[in-house]
Amino acid sequence: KEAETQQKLANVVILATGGTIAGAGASAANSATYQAAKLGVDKLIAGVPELADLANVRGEQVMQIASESISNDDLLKLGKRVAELAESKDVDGIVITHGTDTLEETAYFLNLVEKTDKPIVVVGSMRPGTAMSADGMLNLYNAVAVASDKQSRGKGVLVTMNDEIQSGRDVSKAVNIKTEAFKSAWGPMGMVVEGKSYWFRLPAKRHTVNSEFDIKQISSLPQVDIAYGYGNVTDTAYKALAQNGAKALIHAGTGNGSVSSRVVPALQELRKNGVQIIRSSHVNQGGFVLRNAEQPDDKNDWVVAHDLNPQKARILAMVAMTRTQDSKELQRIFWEY
Ligand SMILES: NC(=O)CC[C@H](N)C(=O)O
Repeated sequence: KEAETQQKLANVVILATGGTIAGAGASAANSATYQAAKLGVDKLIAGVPELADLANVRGEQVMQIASESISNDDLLKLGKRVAELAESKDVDGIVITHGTDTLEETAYFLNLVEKTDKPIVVVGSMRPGTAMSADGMLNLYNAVAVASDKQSRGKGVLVTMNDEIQSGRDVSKAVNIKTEAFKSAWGPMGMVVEGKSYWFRLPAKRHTVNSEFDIKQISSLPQVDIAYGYGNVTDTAYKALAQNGAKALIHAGTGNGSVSSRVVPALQELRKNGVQIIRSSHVNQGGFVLRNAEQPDDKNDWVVAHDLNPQKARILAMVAMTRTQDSKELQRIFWEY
């Protein structure tokens, strides 16, 4: 009988990378002061015995770090492992446990480069498992529920936090400390409640199986850096980043991705020297940058990131620049993904 149920359940692999969901604090009152990336994947799985009702779950420890320390090489390593597993006949879905600080970057990266319609769900938590009202258990349970559900196929990389199913492209950490940390300017795709998914909308942008990018063809990512716009800003950071080898600079601009008159000449000069200039916005609830508004992008040969925040724009620029160095092509890609 047990063997029969096991056969009917989906096979889900949990790839663990660290973060607060694997964190531990000194006392139950420590919801914010703790060490991330302490618990191994087997302990994470053992901590939620109800996972066995949802799927045949097995774990792999891909790395054990706080997500602010994830490098491009780490992204590639994770992406390649996800692709291998997605190709395997006995894997139906993949869950990635991750720190929340750069979770939105990893989720978007995988959304661009994984050529599979199998569910890939990235999940984290805001409180360590040792804290009162820890959120990791339920977030993980929800992630496995979504990853084992056939309805989740072909919807791009997903994120399950706070009972919501979010698109890995759109979602971003919008508040810290609170468990409702992850938001999307365009709203969640669905809800997951008591192990069941409820879907409301689909992503309109190209992803996974419809993406022109493939992790198997990517062996390294170009250096792309971000510089921040603010009152009284100078061009120092932009020039320094370019001098240090950045192939593209993301301008984390004020408002509509506006650029200070003190910075414009340096960016025009850098573009002439081959550096791609990509205007994004650092406004919190969803920037929206349009071509030739605020700045003459056609004349400057700059690119706009549209609704992508600076850190997501960096991910797309890196992936795109593994294929093209043409600014018009880059702009097409920024509209389509
Ligand atoms: N809530 C978290 O996961 C943050 C912990 C840590 N800074 C990380 O991103 O891994």
